[in-house]
Amino acid sequence: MYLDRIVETKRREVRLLKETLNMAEAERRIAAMPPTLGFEAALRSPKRQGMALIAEVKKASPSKGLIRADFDPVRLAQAYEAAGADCLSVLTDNEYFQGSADYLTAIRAAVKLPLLRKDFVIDESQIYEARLIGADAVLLIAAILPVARLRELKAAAESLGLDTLIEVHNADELDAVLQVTDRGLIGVNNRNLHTFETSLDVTAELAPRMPKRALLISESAIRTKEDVAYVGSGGASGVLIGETFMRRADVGEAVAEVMGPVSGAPASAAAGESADTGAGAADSEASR
Ligand SMILES: O=P(O)(O)OC[C@@H](O)[C@@H](O)c1c[nH]c2ccccc12
Repeated sequence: MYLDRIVETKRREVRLLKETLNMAEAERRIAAMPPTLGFEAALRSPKRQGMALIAEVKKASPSKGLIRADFDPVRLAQAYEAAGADCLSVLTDNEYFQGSADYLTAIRAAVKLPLLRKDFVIDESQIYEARLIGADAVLLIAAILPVARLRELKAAAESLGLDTLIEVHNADELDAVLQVTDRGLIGVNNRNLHTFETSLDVTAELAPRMPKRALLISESAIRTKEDVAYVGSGGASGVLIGETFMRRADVGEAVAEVMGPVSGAPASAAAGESADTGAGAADSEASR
């Protein structure tokens, strides 16, 4: 089972991390850092009316192998920002997704969007690390966390100013999450992390059980604007999309096609010309 293997790897990584990360010192360093950006707040007032976008920076995955060969994380993040993504998700797992904590840190310096650390979090130390590398939010996956652990890790994240995106794939996992919270960001993963099978119907199946105060983010296997409309009609307020954008040479163009124009902006601006102004803003940010 893929997920079990990944968790095994994470246990090993956490053991190493705990040898190098002094929690008291981490707390001091975090206290001196600028505050986090509101990840949930950005998704609650999205740039496109009715549908928020978390765009993912993802080089590879265990199910698809290498997704993007010419992978420049900072350039991709800047293109997403210019195309009007509300937030970014950055894979930091190295062994299975060819991601890196350094990618997240480099992106943090180059864009103004809130960032999600996308990894398999099983221990507080990874949450401290997420804050230190520049994340604004962490993913917590219900499939790998017993309720008590989920509650502790969520509290740890919040104590550091991090928002959480809690991911579920079925009704049992959602019921477990509802023992912890009935608000915040709940991600419905359309991909089963045990089998890698995907179905957008998972979003619509779980949406009726979603509490009113939670924001439903539909994750994975979203490819077209029809898919976005489908999960939206099924109850999603936001989407998390990686592979579809990563497979396109011009990710900004792909965002415009799948998400449509940013509300209030002329269609042409969202389709490509905005890439100039947006990238320019990102450049000056990066060169500070
Ligand atoms: O590339 P996709 O199919 O658009 O999916 C993005 C995201 O949902 C996926 O990367 C993901 C969802 N949950 C995860 C948990 C760990 C790693 C990765 C993921």
